[in-house]
Amino acid sequence: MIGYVDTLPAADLLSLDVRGLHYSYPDGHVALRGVDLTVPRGGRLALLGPNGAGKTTLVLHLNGILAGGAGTVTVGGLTVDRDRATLAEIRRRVGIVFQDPDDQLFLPTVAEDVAFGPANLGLRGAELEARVVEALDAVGMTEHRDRAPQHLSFGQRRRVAVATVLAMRPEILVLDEPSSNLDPAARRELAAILRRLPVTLLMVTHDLPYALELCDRSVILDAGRIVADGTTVELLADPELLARHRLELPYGFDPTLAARQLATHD
Ligand SMILES: Nc1ncnc2c1ncn2[C@@H]1O[C@H](COP(=O)(O)OP(=O)(O)OP(=O)(O)O)[C@@H](O)[C@H]1O
Repeated sequence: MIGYVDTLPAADLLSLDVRGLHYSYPDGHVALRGVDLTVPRGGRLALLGPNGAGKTTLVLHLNGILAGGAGTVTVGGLTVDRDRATLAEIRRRVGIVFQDPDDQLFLPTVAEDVAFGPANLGLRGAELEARVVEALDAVGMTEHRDRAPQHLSFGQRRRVAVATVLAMRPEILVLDEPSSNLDPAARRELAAILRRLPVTLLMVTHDLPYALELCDRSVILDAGRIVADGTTVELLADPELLARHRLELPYGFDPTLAARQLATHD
């Protein structure tokens, strides 16, 4: 298995630390109203919340795509700011998989798309090839390496999008709605892949059972504020909390029972 986390200094106990983050879009719309969030190294956190809560806005701050509001974002001890060298290192450490894989795939073959990021870091030859092999292996797409991304199924393209990010050996993997538009088998297979990855994981999702399956902790963001932070099972087992923030479990889904079943399968 890939030893991403082993390459980092042991002193960085907090992978991700967001303090007092406040952000208004240029049209004046206030999207984040003082967000505090920490994820320890190797932690797995689901970011839940209704449409328009500010989840994507928060994610876009984690590698400096959005900046300029108040507050701080620290990644593995590095503060996200506009300094170009720092930003390049932050973008290597924080890999974001966007909801639409087609936003991340643009080269003629899968292997070229996966090689693109590490090649930009200056890797060449055997070292670059090793990154491609390792990332495709991690997502089970090795046999498709010479295919055109646009000929793959949606679920396969999402896996390749994950591989393009893994090839950078990120410390933190951020996934924006990873289970959306996947059929049940692809959703389950992606969960199995994500569970094995030795990274700090932050997952934005409306799929509450997926949050329970992959993240021991969750926060709920609503109207730009964190309104709940706890174990995923305790948040999902609170129907009033869920209803207040427009979150819904699938009909008949019992989070406490599901958590028990997941624990026995680990
Ligand atoms: N470029 C923009 N300019 C102005 N307002 C924006 C912009 N992008 C997002 N917003 C607003 O910021 C708020 C937060 O949006 P954001 O996309 O972060 O929410 P979200 O929680 O990710 O929602 P969803 O679950 O629908 O993806 C929303 O009210 C949205 O209308």
